[in-house]
Amino acid sequence: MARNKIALIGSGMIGGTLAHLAGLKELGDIVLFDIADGIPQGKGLDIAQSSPVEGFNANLTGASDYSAIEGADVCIVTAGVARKPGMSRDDLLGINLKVMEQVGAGIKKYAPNAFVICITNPLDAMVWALQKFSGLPKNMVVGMAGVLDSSRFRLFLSQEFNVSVQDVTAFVLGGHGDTMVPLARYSTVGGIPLTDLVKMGWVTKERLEEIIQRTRDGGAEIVGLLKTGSAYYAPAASAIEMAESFLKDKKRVLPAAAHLSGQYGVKDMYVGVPTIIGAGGIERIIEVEFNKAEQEAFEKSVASVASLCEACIAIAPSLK
Ligand SMILES: NC(=O)C1=CN([C@@H]2O[C@H](COP(=O)(O)OP(=O)(O)OC[C@H]3O[C@@H](n4cnc5c(N)ncnc54)[C@H](O)[C@@H]3O)[C@@H](O)[C@H]2O)C=CC1
Ligand SMILES: O=C([O-])CC(=O)C(=O)O
Repeated sequence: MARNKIALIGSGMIGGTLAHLAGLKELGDIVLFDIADGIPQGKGLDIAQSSPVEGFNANLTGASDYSAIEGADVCIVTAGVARKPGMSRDDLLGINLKVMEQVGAGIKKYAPNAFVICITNPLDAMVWALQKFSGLPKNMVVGMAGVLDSSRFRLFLSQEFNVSVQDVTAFVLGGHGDTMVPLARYSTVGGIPLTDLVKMGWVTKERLEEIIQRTRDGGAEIVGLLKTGSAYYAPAASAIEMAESFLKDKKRVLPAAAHLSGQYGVKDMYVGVPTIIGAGGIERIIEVEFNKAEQEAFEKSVASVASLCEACIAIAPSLK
């Protein structure tokens, strides 16, 4: 059987890390694409030269012509710009929206059957625009944020409780911005919800709130340290987990920015919700019950994504 083909649209910090991880995991042959000619070719060659040492088999090529992504099974989109200290993700909207228009046209022409994972920020608005620009089925276009935000929450919780990261589960829903919604009730240590751990005296409500706030600020914390750009190792690992679930039909239950057509009372928007990802793309959206406070936090987050979609429509009226 021929290998899968993975197209990485954008070959910057996340794109290069994605290529390395996809190679190490033997997910398929990899095409790196970028408008900065030479970068995708150079990174592809460099990673390919690590394959004899690491012992993986994959063809890695680089290109700055969209025809190279022809027939891709998975496209992971990181094309655009990243924020620097002092900026919010939303400040990237104008410039990255134009990039999504070009990327959408390229995917529509050359990889219409692909499972598309968008990473470019501001995430929920960009994946919404990318689906419209590409015209691909809504279940085949998804945004990566929830796996990353949940992974940050899991790490901080494992450090707090001095337990393995493997025994901590977490769900962070809503938009990938300051209003994201880390759900304590649906996050667990060894299957025990965090709300019960508070009752058991493992952690105070106040300390848990600090950890939740650190999770919300997780991206900004890295931007503040790096100063030249934003996080890339954990974002790449998160998107690879989603791609692998699709390619291997693993049916993982993963939070992702998925198209909502009435679920959670939201219509024609992408927002972070629990999903099942398998060979059919987003195979199911899981509708969990919210209590009053969770519902309010989710609605606030949805409203902030909605205002970003409105800003996109003001720039590109065809998105309406
Ligand atoms: N969804 C999430 O959870 C996360 C999202 N991000 C976002 O991911 C994006 C990429 O981040 P990095 O890889 O660190 O940035 P980067 O600047 O290292 O790479 C972006 C690449 O896109 C390329 N590019 C720009 N315009 C293009 C176009 N029209 N067509 C093709 N390629 C184009 C650039 O040449 C550059 O190589 C940013 O928007 C960042 O904010 C970053 C971390 C997490
Ligand atoms: O913070 C940023 O700009 C990049 C990002 O989305 C993250 O790391 O969560």
